[in-house]
Order: sequence, then structure tokens, then C-alpha cells
Amino acid sequence: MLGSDRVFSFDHVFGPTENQEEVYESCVQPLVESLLHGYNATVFCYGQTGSGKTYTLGGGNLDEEGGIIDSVADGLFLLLGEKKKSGGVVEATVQVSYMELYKEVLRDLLELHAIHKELHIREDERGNTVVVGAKEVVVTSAAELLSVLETGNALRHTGTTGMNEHSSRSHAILTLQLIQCYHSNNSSLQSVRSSKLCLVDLAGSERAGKTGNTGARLKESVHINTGLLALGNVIRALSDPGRNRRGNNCNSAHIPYRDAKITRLLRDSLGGTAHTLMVACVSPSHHSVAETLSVLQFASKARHIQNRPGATSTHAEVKTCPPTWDPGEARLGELEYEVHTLRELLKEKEREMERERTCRGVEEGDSIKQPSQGRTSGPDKRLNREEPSQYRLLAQEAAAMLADVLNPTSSHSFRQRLQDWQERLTAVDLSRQADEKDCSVEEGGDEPHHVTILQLREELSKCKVMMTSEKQTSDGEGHITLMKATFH
Ligand SMILES: Nc1ncnc2c1ncn2[C@@H]1O[C@H](COP(=O)(O)OP(=O)(O)OP(=O)(O)O)[C@@H](O)[C@H]1O
Repeated sequence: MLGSDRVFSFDHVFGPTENQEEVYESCVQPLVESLLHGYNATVFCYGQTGSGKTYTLGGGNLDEEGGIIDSVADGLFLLLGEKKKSGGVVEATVQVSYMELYKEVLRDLLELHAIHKELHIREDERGNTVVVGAKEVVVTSAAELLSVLETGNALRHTGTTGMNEHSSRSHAILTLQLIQCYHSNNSSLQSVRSSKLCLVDLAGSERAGKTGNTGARLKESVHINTGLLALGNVIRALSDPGRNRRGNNCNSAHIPYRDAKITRLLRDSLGGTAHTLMVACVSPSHHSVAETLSVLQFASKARHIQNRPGATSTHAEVKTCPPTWDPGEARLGELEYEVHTLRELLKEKEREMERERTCRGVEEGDSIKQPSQGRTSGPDKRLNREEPSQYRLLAQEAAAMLADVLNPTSSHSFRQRLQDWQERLTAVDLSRQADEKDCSVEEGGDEPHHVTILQLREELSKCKVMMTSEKQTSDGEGHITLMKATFH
């Protein structure tokens, strides 16, 4: 309960006196067990900066009490050992990959020598998300797994902000791929079952006013908030009661997974086939009450998402392998698939470049009619048209807020959300202005702003009119009517 009247319900709630072991046993252990039964699973931590996401996940940090990852490592190898002893599994391989998404670029945290190489997200023939080119390390014990993680943590982007001395500046995704080879019931052949567990430490939502971020840190904040905004839009779309009534196989509702890389990466986990646990971290401080409310509302929405978990093997998808199963051969199959995907990627890139060349030709032709004569014919460095516009995401959020204003039950938090939104817009504007300054130094041009900025300004002035009307009304009930009137 927040304050005296905001009540939320969740599957588990942990107060300040509970320990990490209790969190693991009640929420995560069942997912590790289902992993051994061939189900995919995801755990992701969400919350404002400094609220304890990295602490809760833990892993590879010897100075702190072990978190979820430490217990997963112990639990997984313990269960595998028991399964092997009972004869249920002949051979099992655990592969680890660890990557971070920093400013919309996906990087491998296990490739010490190729940290600047960008990884690519693709879908396989079954619609599952795969990251092409990520290094996978085979580990044979919990200690080995944690040591791999520690190496990766050293490469992760962290920094000091006004809210957290060791703030994660990126989203980190640790994936454990489990490949089990076991006897089929009806023959001497063995079958392979493959499943994965993703442990995701999201970067925290930040308000520039509180973190005091400027310069590079502010730019990071903009990227972090943009990714989280896209995640919010996906969760809002998935938790739409209409969609759930129609059944989530229904393709009619558009889910904006492609708006950010983090939503593409979490696609299987949100509305997909994995068992998913969201850990919402909140601060006990009354200074953070607005952020806490926002996180709890986000988590409540996420709770309405319905996934369709299915074991990745046993029946239709079981592959048979010769009695002497060779992990090397299995790896060869994977590498063949990777080569195939990379070839596709290359073709796609070539098509993209061809399209770009054509567009540039058209733009050069158009520029005779355009007022912006100073435009250069080289690639447009100011606006990356492939990336989802941060302004567009903000506009989507503004639209959702406006819809909320018309909903009498959510009016209390509106003023706070609007303030948040204004802060984020200012941060994006500042970051954009800095980018434009950089570009105009390079190109000597002075391009007019993107048209969406004008639309956003329009939305903002509408909101300001509402705020003024709200202030003029002393009665809490009355302002809802007044806001409605403004919009009608
Ligand atoms: N339950 C807890 N018990 C004790 N210390 C905690 C707890 N949760 C967090 N902390 C401490 O609070 C600080 C901030 O936590 P942490 O870095 O995990 O936050 P975060 O949510 O990951 O922040 P960011 O999004 O900025 O990365 C750390 O020093 C951590 O050790």
C-alpha cells in the first residue's frame, strides 16, 4: 500500500527484513526447475535508479551477499547433478553468454578483444529471438559460471550519478543455455532438449533533476529512459484487457516490439513462450514516492500479460541424436545456423545500402524544391532514420497520459507523470541540441528541427493549459471534470 489509498497486489512482496535466499526460493527456484524440464524462462529487474536491481540479481560480486544469479548457479548445477545420478540425463551442457545494451548498441561482455563489435538481433525460423555472433562459454560448475560473469561485469558500463555511486548505464542480459541429452522412453536413441534462462538487469529510470546528470551521463539517461519507455509501451499494449479477452494469439493488436532493442530482446519473455518473472524494485524513501508509484503501476500492468509457455522438446520438437551424443557436433549445427543468419544479414545490409543510395538520389532531387538549401548530400548524421525516434516514443507516452486524464481512477498521479514527461523532453532536447551542435561543426549546416517537435510542443501547451485549470480548482473531484472539459 502506498500512502493511505493506493493498493496494489503482487504474487510476492519482500520487505527490508527478508533476505536474498527467500527471494530466490519463492520466485526463482521454480523457474530453474522448469528450465530442466525444457521451458524457457526470464527474470528481469525493473525500477528507478539506485533501488537495488543489480543488488537483487547479484552474481560475480564477491563483496556483497549473493543474489538471484548466485543462487541460480548453485541450484542449476545441484539439480543437474541429481538428474544425472538418477539416470534421467546422460549428458548436459551449460553455455553462458553475457551482453549489454548501451545506448542502443548491443555488445558482447565476454569478448575481451572485440568489445567494440556490435551484435545483431534476429528471429529464427520458429520466431524465437536470437542474438547472432554472441560468444558462448561452456561452464561446468557454479564457480566457473560466476567467474565468467565477473569477467563480463568488469567490461560493463557503470558510472557515478547523484543517485547511485555505481549506477548501471546499460541493460545487461545474461543467458544460460541448457542442452540436455537423455534416453527416449521407447528406444535406445537419445533425445536433445534445449532451453534457456535469461537474467536481465535493466538500467534504472532516471529523472535528470534528481540525478543531476549532464553531458555524457545525460545522453545515457535519454537512451535508458527511451528504452524503458518502449518497454512501457509494449507492456501497455500486451496488458490491454481487450487483447487478453480476444486471446493473445490474435494478431490484430500491434505490439511495438521493434521500437527498441530491449523490447526486441525481451520479445519471447513478454507475451511469448517463456515463464517470466518481473522483479519490481522500489526505494523505501519518501523522496521517491512518485517513482515508486510509477514502478508499481508499471508492474501491475505487466502482471496482466499472458504468456504461452511450452516445453521446447519432448513431443514435436524433440530431435534424435546417435547414442554417442557429441557436444562438438551440436555446436557445429549451431555454427552452421549462425553462418546462414550472417549471410542473410549481409544480404539485408546490402539491400539497406541500396535503398539508402536510392533515397539519397531522391532527396538530392527534392532539395531543389525544399527551403533547406544547405542540406549536404552525404549520409544524414543528425537523424538516424532507422532508429525509432525518441520524440515519437515521447509522443506515444503523451497520448497515453492524455488517455489517462480522461480516466477518473488515475487522476492522482497525473501531475507527477506530466512533470516526469516534461523533464524527459527537456533531456532529449538538450541531448539533441548537443548532437546538432556536433554535426553542424562537422557539416556547417543548420537544419530545421524535426516536425514532431512542433507536435510535441503543441501537446505540451495543451497539458500546461490543463495544469493551470487544475490549479484553479481547489476540489479534487472537480479537476477531473475540468480536464475532461478542456479536451472535449
Ligand atoms: N536490499 C538491499 N540491502 C542492502 N543494500 C542494498 C539493497 N538494495 C540495494 N542496496 C545497495 O544500494 C545501492 C544501489 O543498489 P543497486 O546498484 O543495486 O541499484 P540499481 O537499481 O541497480 O541502480 P542503477 O539503476 O542506477 O544501476 C548499492 O550500494 C547496493 O549495495
